[in-house]
Order: sequence, then C-alpha cells, then structure tokens
Amino acid sequence: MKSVAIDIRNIALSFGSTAVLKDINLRIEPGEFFALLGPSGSGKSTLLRLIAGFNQHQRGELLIDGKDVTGTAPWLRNVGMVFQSYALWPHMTVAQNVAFGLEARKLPKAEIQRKIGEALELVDLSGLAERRPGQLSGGQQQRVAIARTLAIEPQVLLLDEPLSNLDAKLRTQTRHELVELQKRLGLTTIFVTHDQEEALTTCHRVAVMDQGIIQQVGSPMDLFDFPVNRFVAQFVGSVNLFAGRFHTDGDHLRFNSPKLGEIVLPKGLEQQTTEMDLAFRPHAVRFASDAQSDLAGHLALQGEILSAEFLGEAFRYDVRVGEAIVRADVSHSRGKAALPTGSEVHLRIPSEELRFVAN
Ligand SMILES: Nc1ncnc2c1ncn2[C@@H]1O[C@H](COP(=O)(O)OP(=O)(O)OP(=O)(O)O)[C@@H](O)[C@H]1O
Repeated sequence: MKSVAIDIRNIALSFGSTAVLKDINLRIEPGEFFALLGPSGSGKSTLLRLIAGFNQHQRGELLIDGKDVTGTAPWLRNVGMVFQSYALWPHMTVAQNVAFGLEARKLPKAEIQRKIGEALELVDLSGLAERRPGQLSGGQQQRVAIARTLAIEPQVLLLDEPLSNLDAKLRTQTRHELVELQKRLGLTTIFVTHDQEEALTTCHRVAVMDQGIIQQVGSPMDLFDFPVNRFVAQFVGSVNLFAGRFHTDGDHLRFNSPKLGEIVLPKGLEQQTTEMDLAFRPHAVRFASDAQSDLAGHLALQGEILSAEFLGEAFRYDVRVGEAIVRADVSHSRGKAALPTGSEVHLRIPSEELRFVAN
C-alpha cells in the first residue's frame, strides 16, 4: 500500500454563524499514526469528516497525496473511515458486511471473495466470517468495521473515537492491536479521541485542539514535557499551574502570584513575557528534610499537608502553600506511612522541571 501525506492549509469551516474550525494548518506525513485530541466540541470530528469529504470548508485547501480534493466526493477520495458506532448491518454476516463497499464498486465476485479473506485475516477474524455482528464481542465488531474499511484499500484511514464503546480492558487490548495493525500496514492514519492516554500511547504525533484551533502539535513526549500554553498543560497530564507576573530584582527572577505569593525562582531561568503561568508536574515535587537542603537549582516552597492519598507507587499529597494548593506525587518506600495531615513540609522542584506557559 502506498503511504500518502495530507496537507491542511488555512482551513476554516463554519456551520451557519458558528465558526467550528479556525485557520487550521497541519501536515500529516505519509505512514504517520496521527491523533486529533481535544475535549468534546473542539472540532476534531468536524476536521476528520472534512478529510473524508462529508464536510466542506469555506476557506483553505485540503491536499491528499499532493492533490487538492476540495469538492471531490467522499467515495472518490480513497479514504476509509471507521465510526464510533461501527455502523455494521445486523442482518448480514461478517463477510457480507465486509463485502459491502466492494460490491458497491462492482468488482468481480472472485475478487470480492479474495479481498474479504485478506481483510478479515488482517484483523484476525478469519474464523468468524459467517457470524452476525450480534454474535460478536464489541472488540470483534470494531475489527469487522476496520476490515470493511481496509477491504477497499484506502490510502488514508480515519478513526473516529474507535475505542470509546469498549469496556476498559478491551479498550487497552484493542488499542495495542490497532498500533500493531497500523505499523504493519504503514497506512497514513488519523485517530480522533478525547482521551489523552489513548492518544499518547498509540500515536506518533498528536494535535491538541480546543475551540476549533490547534493549540499544539508534537510527539506525545513533547506535549507532556513542553506544553506551550495553559490549555495543553492541563489537558495532557496533571499539572500545578499558577498565574502570575515576573519581575527581576538584582540577579534574581521573581514571580508574583496572587495565590502562591512572591517567590524567588532558581537562577538560570529565562523570563519570556511578563505575564505567564508557572507550571510543574506533581511528580516533579520532592520533600526536603529541612529548610536549607537542596536550595540551589530548585524552586523552594513551604506548606502544610492537607491530605494524602495512597496510589500504590506514590502518595499523592495536597499541600497548602499560601493561598494555593500544590499537588505532589511522592514515591513511597515500602512500609513507610504517609506524612500526617497538618505537617509542615519543605517542597523542592528542580529548575529543569519548571515551565512557563502562555495563559
Ligand atoms: N452539522 C452540524 N451543524 C451545526 N453544528 C455542528 C455540526 N456538526 C458539528 N457541529 C458543532 O461543531 C462543534 C464541533 O463539533 P465536533 O463534533 O467536531 O467536536 P468534537 O471535538 O469532535 O467533539 P465530540 O468528541 O463531542 O464529537 C460543536 O459545537 C458542534 O455542536
């Protein structure tokens, strides 16, 4: 199968007076497994449907394999889409469901049979060709829907929340199967999800969307380690985030936050603009034994433990610092109890774990 690129240039789409996609620019590389991640209503499905040809943009260009497909009907785009609801015919067998798109293309019978066999083999369902959808598990039904899409040999595979109807265990297993299948096929694949774990564990790159705008595009690790704004920092992983203003005082950079109070930042950090949010992950917070330890190269805060929750590999503490609550995930040693609520603690966050993000 040939892998193709998708170029989305300056695309805008409105439904009536509601702007749903606002100046979207994105290039998806040939063979890439790409996620559109965002909360409900952010425009992910609208963008996916636009690539499939079910929605039309009012401005911009959409290129598949270098060709502008604006105005090209969905069935002429060589794009396969798998829906969240599977959309299988309940009265047809698995084989008949998979044959559906092939028969619509009026292929010879023998070729249809061969393609059904190949598609079912790809999703490991060869033995179940004569069953009906009602006699299959949710995960198997999903695989039939994928086989039906693959049978038409699309150049692009679009998956709209394909795992959200599955229970937690099946979801993880099906997720692994999808990754394997995509790797084997090398098919340019776009996966829509509102579940950050799903996007981060399956895809090469992720576009985080909010309110019809792409907030950031990057590898899962980039998004987690270097979020560019408050939205991405909060949507991808959990985070401590404080609004405030920077100012310099001698050779110290200070951060004045309404909630944390006035704090001195470790040396070597670069201020970007005056008003930004300070961000750090709960797992970056450590407890120091006394007020003086580990001061160099760390942000030092002091607070009172409000609560402790045992997570297995760590304790999750909520610590009151000024008017703020700082969350700290502190790994635990076997047999050692959590620090009691009400204790005074000295928090240290290494300077390389501090981020300044746009608000
Ligand atoms: N055909 C339509 N007509 C009018 N408004 C629409 C239409 N389709 C989608 N919208 C609106 O566009 C916005 C984006 O919807 P979209 O389905 O793309 O979001 P999403 O990020 O995929 O969310 P979800 O995960 O809930 O599907 C929503 O406010 C939705 O109500």
